[in-house]
Amino acid sequence: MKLFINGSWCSSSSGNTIEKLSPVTGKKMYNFPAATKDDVDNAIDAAYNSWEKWYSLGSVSRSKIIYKAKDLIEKNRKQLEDILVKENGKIRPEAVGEVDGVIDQLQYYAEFARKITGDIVEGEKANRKILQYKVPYGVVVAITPWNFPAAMVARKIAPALMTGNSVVLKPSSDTPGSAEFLVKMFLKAGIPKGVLNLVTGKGSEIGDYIIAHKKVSLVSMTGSTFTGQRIMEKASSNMAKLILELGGKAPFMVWEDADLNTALKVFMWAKYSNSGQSCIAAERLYVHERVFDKFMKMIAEASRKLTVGDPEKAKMGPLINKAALANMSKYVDEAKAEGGKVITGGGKPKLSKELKEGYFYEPTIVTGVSQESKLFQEEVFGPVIGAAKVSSFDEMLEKANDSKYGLASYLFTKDFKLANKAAEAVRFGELYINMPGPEASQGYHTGFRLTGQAGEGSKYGIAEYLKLKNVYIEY
Ligand SMILES: NC(=O)C1=CN([C@@H]2O[C@H](COP(=O)(O)OP(=O)(O)OC[C@H]3O[C@@H](n4cnc5c(N)ncnc54)[C@H](OP(=O)(O)O)[C@@H]3O)[C@@H](O)[C@H]2O)C=CC1
Ligand SMILES: O=C(O)[C@H](O)CO
Repeated sequence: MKLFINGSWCSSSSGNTIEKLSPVTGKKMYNFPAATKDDVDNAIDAAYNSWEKWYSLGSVSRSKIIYKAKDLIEKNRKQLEDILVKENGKIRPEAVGEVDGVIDQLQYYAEFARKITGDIVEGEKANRKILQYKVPYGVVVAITPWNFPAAMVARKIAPALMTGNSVVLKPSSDTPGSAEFLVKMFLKAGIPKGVLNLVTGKGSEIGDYIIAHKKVSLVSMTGSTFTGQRIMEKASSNMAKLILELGGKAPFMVWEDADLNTALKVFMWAKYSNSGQSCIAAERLYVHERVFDKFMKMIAEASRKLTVGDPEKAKMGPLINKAALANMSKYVDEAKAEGGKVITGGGKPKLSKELKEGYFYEPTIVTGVSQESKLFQEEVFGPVIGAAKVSSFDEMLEKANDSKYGLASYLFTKDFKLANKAAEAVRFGELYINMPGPEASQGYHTGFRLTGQAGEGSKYGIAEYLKLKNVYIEY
């Protein structure tokens, strides 16, 4: 693997590399460059020196490159799917779904050609006007996570490039391969040199330097709240605009009149897709006391039947790394220590010898833990969930809103009035009523509280990459 800086592939200037381990086998896959501060300077300088020319091409020319990259990804999609299965451990159908998401987002953003508008506002006098232009920020740093390592790259670089910004992409050190593949497709599509750059390396080592770089004007990051807060701190030195999509703790609310088969189907997706490693994953389960026992039985049986193992065959793959796997045992052990009852799962599945070292964990449901417990308050980010009974709709909403995060939420009820009451009352960026996610490209993916700030997707998401400039004229 190489860095991509100013139109050329290169190694780190120190020659140092980082090892990538397979989440499926725990064995080494490859080494990739550990960029130095000099490499970061070169990448940011290349982006800084290229964005104005890129902007001057106009939105139609820019969109043609994004369309071309989309076509190339579509033609070579099997390669990207294979990368996702291997480096993320994603099961094949979900890898296919993620590549569909990459293609959909590139299509969606390229369609903004000739649709970026400003305003003309009247001045105090008839011969005065205010021209409000939408202009690019300049250098955008895109910092992406490992859970949807290709879709998150597309969701950041497409709007950034479409609006005339240039990009320095720093992918997760758990999944650099999918970022490299996408950069190769944009290169083949004819992206001018310097407009898109790829820098790999540990965020803990080069992250602060990238964020605080004086030529960086916007940072778009998806990842943990902890890292998002650090980025906020470091970005204050150059006042970079921030788009931060951070932690989630989605409540999954099942009312007494819910269609339990629909709720079951969506639960199995919301809890176990991507092995539960999704910002919109169900992280807390609130079920009306009248249907609690029945629904627990349904989801426990379905969870036990979920095959875990080889991403080419199983219904659920591994967690991303050893630390994530250890986290699952930590949350389950703490819940049991608080008197929680594990009604299914709670350990590593028995797997064949080549998978024994993989980061696999059983689908796990725990009852009998409190609303204040870590299981209900912290982002678990894996196939583990706590379930609690509720006796009133107000209690269910109150518990749902009792979270430091506020990204996605789910509600199952046939009562139109209650559904609208929840739509008004929930303090989450998204509420899915009687349906699964994920968020759509034309939806605005945003959250309350520690979930972050600004957002991605929809016409509001593309506007986040544009600065409004006001020109006063008198004639
Ligand atoms: N909202 C979401 O979709 C996601 C939420 N998460 C949450 O984050 C937790 C930890 O996951 P993890 O991957 O470690 O998330 P991180 O927030 O640590 O990593 C996300 C990205 O930020 C980079 N990064 C790390 N430190 C810095 C820094 N100081 N400055 C700039 N960039 C930095 C990482 O690089 P590097 O990989 O080199 O460290 C990676 O590219 C998960 O368990 C989950 O709770 C994680 C992923 C997605
Ligand atoms: O970041 C994520 O996990 C995605 O937005 C979920 O769809």
